Amino acid sequence: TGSTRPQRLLRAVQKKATQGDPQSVIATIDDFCRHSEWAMNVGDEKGLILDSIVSEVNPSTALELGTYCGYSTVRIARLLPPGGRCITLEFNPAYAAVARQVIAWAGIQDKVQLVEGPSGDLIPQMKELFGVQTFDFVFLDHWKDRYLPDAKLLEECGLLREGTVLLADNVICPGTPEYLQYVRNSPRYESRYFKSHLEYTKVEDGLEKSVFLG
Ligand SMILES: CCCNc1ncnc2c1ncn2[C@@H]1O[C@H](/C=C/CNC(=O)c2cc(-c3ccc(F)cc3)cc(O)c2O)[C@H](C)[C@H]1O
Ligand SMILES: [Mg+2]
Repeated sequence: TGSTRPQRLLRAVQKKATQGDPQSVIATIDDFCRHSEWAMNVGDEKGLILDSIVSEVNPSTALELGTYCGYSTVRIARLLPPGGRCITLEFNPAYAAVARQVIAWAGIQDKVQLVEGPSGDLIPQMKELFGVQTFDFVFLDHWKDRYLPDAKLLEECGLLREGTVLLADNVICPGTPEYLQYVRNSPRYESRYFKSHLEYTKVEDGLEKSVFLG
Protein backbone atom coordinates (compact mmCIF):
# COMPACT_ATOMS: atom_id res chain seq x y z
CA THR A 1 0.00 0.00 0.00
CA GLY A 2 1.94 2.97 -1.31
CA SER A 3 1.15 6.63 -0.82
CA THR A 4 -1.35 8.57 -2.94
CA ARG A 5 -0.48 11.65 -4.97
CA PRO A 6 -2.27 13.95 -2.51
CA GLN A 7 -0.27 12.38 0.33
CA ARG A 8 2.98 12.95 -1.60
CA LEU A 9 1.91 16.55 -2.28
CA LEU A 10 1.25 17.04 1.47
CA ARG A 11 4.65 15.53 2.32
CA ALA A 12 6.31 18.02 -0.03
CA VAL A 13 4.46 20.90 1.69
CA GLN A 14 5.47 19.70 5.19
CA LYS A 15 9.06 19.23 4.01
CA LYS A 16 9.59 22.40 1.95
CA ALA A 17 7.00 25.07 2.83
CA THR A 18 7.35 27.49 5.73
CA GLN A 19 4.73 26.78 8.36
CA GLY A 20 2.25 29.66 8.68
CA ASP A 21 3.21 31.10 5.29
CA PRO A 22 0.38 30.60 2.74
CA GLN A 23 2.48 31.94 -0.14
CA SER A 24 5.20 29.36 0.46
CA VAL A 25 2.59 26.56 0.62
CA ILE A 26 1.20 27.75 -2.74
CA ALA A 27 4.70 27.97 -4.28
CA THR A 28 5.65 24.51 -2.98
CA ILE A 29 2.52 22.90 -4.46
CA ASP A 30 3.05 24.66 -7.81
CA ASP A 31 6.68 23.48 -7.87
CA PHE A 32 5.63 19.92 -6.97
CA CYS A 33 2.98 19.85 -9.71
CA ARG A 34 5.25 21.40 -12.33
CA HIS A 35 8.40 19.36 -11.63
CA SER A 36 7.32 16.19 -9.81
CA GLU A 37 3.70 15.12 -10.29
CA TRP A 38 0.96 17.01 -12.13
CA ALA A 39 -2.18 17.49 -10.02
CA MET A 40 -5.49 19.19 -10.77
CA ASN A 41 -5.00 22.32 -8.65
CA VAL A 42 -6.15 25.57 -10.25
CA GLY A 43 -2.44 26.39 -10.48
CA ASP A 44 -0.33 29.55 -10.65
CA GLU A 45 -1.56 31.11 -13.92
CA LYS A 46 -5.30 30.72 -13.32
CA GLY A 47 -4.52 31.27 -9.62
CA LEU A 48 -3.51 34.87 -10.33
CA ILE A 49 -6.89 35.47 -11.99
CA LEU A 50 -8.60 33.83 -8.98
CA ASP A 51 -6.58 36.10 -6.66
CA SER A 52 -7.55 39.27 -8.53
CA ILE A 53 -11.26 38.42 -8.52
CA VAL A 54 -11.24 37.40 -4.83
CA SER A 55 -9.46 40.66 -3.98
CA GLU A 56 -12.00 42.66 -6.03
CA VAL A 57 -14.98 40.94 -4.34
CA ASN A 58 -13.32 41.00 -0.89
CA PRO A 59 -15.81 38.38 0.34
CA SER A 60 -17.00 38.08 3.95
CA THR A 61 -18.38 34.63 3.09
CA ALA A 62 -16.90 32.50 0.31
CA LEU A 63 -17.93 28.99 -0.78
CA GLU A 64 -15.68 26.51 -2.59
CA LEU A 65 -17.08 23.38 -4.23
CA GLY A 66 -14.39 20.67 -4.40
CA THR A 67 -11.55 21.16 -1.94
CA TYR A 68 -9.29 18.37 -3.26
CA CYS A 69 -5.87 19.14 -1.66
CA GLY A 70 -6.80 22.63 -0.47
CA TYR A 71 -4.59 24.58 -2.88
CA SER A 72 -7.32 27.02 -4.01
CA THR A 73 -8.72 27.09 -0.47
CA VAL A 74 -5.37 28.52 0.67
CA ARG A 75 -5.33 30.98 -2.26
CA ILE A 76 -8.80 32.24 -1.40
CA ALA A 77 -8.52 32.25 2.42
CA ARG A 78 -5.18 34.13 2.49
CA LEU A 79 -6.91 37.09 0.76
CA LEU A 80 -10.04 37.28 2.95
CA PRO A 81 -10.65 40.39 5.06
CA PRO A 82 -10.53 40.09 8.88
CA GLY A 83 -13.58 38.07 9.95
CA GLY A 84 -13.98 36.68 6.45
CA ARG A 85 -14.41 32.95 6.06
CA CYS A 86 -14.28 30.29 3.36
CA ILE A 87 -16.56 27.26 3.56
CA THR A 88 -15.18 24.46 1.37
CA LEU A 89 -16.99 21.21 0.55
CA GLU A 90 -15.21 17.91 -0.14
CA PHE A 91 -16.94 14.53 -0.20
CA ASN A 92 -13.84 12.31 -0.36
CA PRO A 93 -12.57 11.77 3.23
CA ALA A 94 -9.01 10.98 2.10
CA TYR A 95 -8.75 14.25 0.14
CA ALA A 96 -10.41 16.14 3.03
CA ALA A 97 -7.80 14.75 5.43
CA VAL A 98 -4.94 15.93 3.19
CA ALA A 99 -6.58 19.33 2.63
CA ARG A 100 -7.04 19.93 6.37
CA GLN A 101 -3.29 19.46 6.87
CA VAL A 102 -2.34 21.65 3.91
CA ILE A 103 -4.66 24.40 5.19
CA ALA A 104 -3.26 24.01 8.74
CA TRP A 105 0.33 24.17 7.47
CA ALA A 106 -0.50 27.48 5.77
CA GLY A 107 -1.82 28.73 9.13
CA ILE A 108 -5.18 29.90 7.82
CA GLN A 109 -7.37 27.18 9.35
CA ASP A 110 -9.23 29.81 11.42
CA LYS A 111 -10.62 31.31 8.20
CA VAL A 112 -11.67 27.97 6.69
CA GLN A 113 -14.53 25.56 7.42
CA LEU A 114 -13.89 22.33 5.53
CA VAL A 115 -17.09 20.28 5.46
CA GLU A 116 -17.02 16.63 4.38
CA GLY A 117 -19.94 15.59 2.25
CA PRO A 118 -21.59 16.00 -1.14
CA SER A 119 -22.52 19.55 -2.17
CA GLY A 120 -26.03 18.46 -3.14
CA ASP A 121 -26.77 17.52 0.46
CA LEU A 122 -24.77 20.31 2.15
CA ILE A 123 -25.83 23.40 0.16
CA PRO A 124 -29.45 23.20 1.45
CA GLN A 125 -28.05 23.06 5.01
CA MET A 126 -25.73 26.09 4.76
CA LYS A 127 -28.13 28.47 6.51
CA GLU A 128 -28.99 26.17 9.44
CA LEU A 129 -25.51 24.63 9.85
CA PHE A 130 -23.32 27.69 9.39
CA GLY A 131 -25.64 30.65 9.75
CA VAL A 132 -24.91 31.70 6.18
CA GLN A 133 -27.33 34.31 4.79
CA THR A 134 -25.88 34.59 1.28
CA PHE A 135 -22.48 33.98 -0.29
CA ASP A 136 -20.43 36.86 -1.68
CA PHE A 137 -18.21 34.56 -3.75
CA VAL A 138 -18.45 30.94 -5.00
CA PHE A 139 -15.55 29.00 -6.59
CA LEU A 140 -16.72 25.96 -8.60
CA ASP A 141 -14.01 23.34 -9.10
CA HIS A 142 -15.64 19.96 -8.41
CA TRP A 143 -17.05 17.41 -10.89
CA LYS A 144 -17.70 19.41 -14.04
CA ASP A 145 -21.20 17.98 -14.65
CA ARG A 146 -22.20 19.22 -11.19
CA TYR A 147 -21.53 22.94 -11.80
CA LEU A 148 -24.97 23.59 -13.30
CA PRO A 149 -27.12 21.62 -10.85
CA ASP A 150 -25.26 23.16 -7.91
CA ALA A 151 -25.53 26.71 -9.29
CA LYS A 152 -29.32 26.19 -9.65
CA LEU A 153 -29.45 24.70 -6.13
CA LEU A 154 -27.66 27.78 -4.73
CA GLU A 155 -30.28 29.98 -6.44
CA GLU A 156 -33.18 27.86 -5.15
CA CYS A 157 -31.81 27.91 -1.58
CA GLY A 158 -31.63 31.72 -1.64
CA LEU A 159 -27.87 31.62 -1.09
CA LEU A 160 -27.05 34.10 -3.88
CA ARG A 161 -27.65 37.84 -3.66
CA GLU A 162 -27.51 40.66 -6.21
CA GLY A 163 -23.79 40.89 -6.96
CA THR A 164 -22.69 37.42 -5.82
CA VAL A 165 -19.76 36.34 -8.00
CA LEU A 166 -19.57 32.74 -9.25
CA LEU A 167 -16.11 31.78 -10.58
CA ALA A 168 -15.88 28.47 -12.43
CA ASP A 169 -12.64 26.63 -13.20
CA ASN A 170 -12.10 24.42 -16.28
CA VAL A 171 -14.83 25.82 -18.49
CA ILE A 172 -12.76 24.78 -21.54
CA CYS A 173 -10.69 21.82 -20.26
CA PRO A 174 -12.21 19.43 -19.23
CA GLY A 175 -15.13 21.75 -20.07
CA THR A 176 -18.51 22.54 -18.60
CA PRO A 177 -20.72 23.14 -21.66
CA GLU A 178 -24.14 23.03 -20.00
CA TYR A 179 -23.03 25.37 -17.19
CA LEU A 180 -21.47 27.83 -19.68
CA GLN A 181 -24.57 27.85 -21.87
CA TYR A 182 -26.72 28.57 -18.80
CA VAL A 183 -24.75 31.45 -17.26
CA ARG A 184 -24.07 33.04 -20.67
CA ASN A 185 -27.73 32.95 -21.75
CA SER A 186 -29.60 33.46 -18.48
CA PRO A 187 -30.85 37.03 -17.91
CA ARG A 188 -30.02 36.48 -14.24
CA TYR A 189 -26.24 36.48 -14.83
CA GLU A 190 -23.64 38.82 -16.31
CA SER A 191 -20.88 36.45 -17.48
CA ARG A 192 -17.29 36.95 -18.68
CA TYR A 193 -14.60 34.50 -19.82
CA PHE A 194 -10.99 34.81 -18.56
CA LYS A 195 -8.76 32.99 -21.05
CA SER A 196 -5.83 31.13 -19.54
CA HIS A 197 -4.23 27.66 -19.63
CA LEU A 198 -4.79 24.32 -17.97
CA GLU A 199 -2.68 24.26 -14.82
CA TYR A 200 1.03 23.63 -15.47
CA THR A 201 0.47 23.12 -19.24
CA LYS A 202 0.11 25.06 -22.52
CA VAL A 203 -3.37 23.65 -23.16
CA GLU A 204 -6.09 26.31 -23.33
CA ASP A 205 -8.45 26.57 -20.38
CA GLY A 206 -10.12 29.45 -18.60
CA LEU A 207 -12.31 30.72 -15.81
CA GLU A 208 -15.85 32.02 -16.22
CA LYS A 209 -16.86 34.86 -13.89
CA SER A 210 -20.64 35.17 -13.56
CA VAL A 211 -22.30 37.89 -11.47
CA PHE A 212 -25.76 36.98 -10.16
CA LEU A 213 -28.13 39.86 -10.88
CA GLY A 214 -30.80 38.86 -8.35
C1 LIG B 1 -22.05 14.27 -6.68
C2 LIG B 1 -20.78 14.94 -6.23
C3 LIG B 1 -20.83 16.41 -6.46
N1 LIG B 1 -20.61 17.07 -5.24
C4 LIG B 1 -19.39 17.15 -4.66
N2 LIG B 1 -19.37 17.57 -3.39
C5 LIG B 1 -18.19 17.68 -2.74
N3 LIG B 1 -16.99 17.38 -3.28
C6 LIG B 1 -17.00 16.95 -4.56
C7 LIG B 1 -18.19 16.82 -5.31
N4 LIG B 1 -17.86 16.41 -6.54
C8 LIG B 1 -16.51 16.27 -6.57
N5 LIG B 1 -16.00 16.59 -5.37
C9 LIG B 1 -14.59 16.63 -5.01
O1 LIG B 1 -14.02 17.72 -5.73
C10 LIG B 1 -12.79 17.33 -6.35
C11 LIG B 1 -13.07 17.11 -7.80
C12 LIG B 1 -12.48 17.85 -8.73
C13 LIG B 1 -12.79 17.61 -10.17
N6 LIG B 1 -11.82 18.34 -10.97
C14 LIG B 1 -11.49 17.86 -12.19
O2 LIG B 1 -12.01 16.84 -12.66
C15 LIG B 1 -10.42 18.58 -12.93
C16 LIG B 1 -9.79 17.92 -13.99
C17 LIG B 1 -8.76 18.53 -14.71
C18 LIG B 1 -8.12 17.81 -15.82
C19 LIG B 1 -7.82 18.47 -17.00
C20 LIG B 1 -7.19 17.78 -18.07
C21 LIG B 1 -6.88 16.43 -17.92
F1 LIG B 1 -6.27 15.77 -18.92
C22 LIG B 1 -7.18 15.77 -16.73
C23 LIG B 1 -7.78 16.46 -15.68
C24 LIG B 1 -8.32 19.82 -14.37
C25 LIG B 1 -8.96 20.48 -13.31
O3 LIG B 1 -8.59 21.76 -12.94
C26 LIG B 1 -10.00 19.89 -12.60
O4 LIG B 1 -10.61 20.60 -11.57
C27 LIG B 1 -12.42 16.06 -5.63
C28 LIG B 1 -11.47 15.18 -6.39
C29 LIG B 1 -13.77 15.41 -5.38
O5 LIG B 1 -13.73 14.46 -4.34
MG1 LIG C 1 -10.03 22.68 -11.67
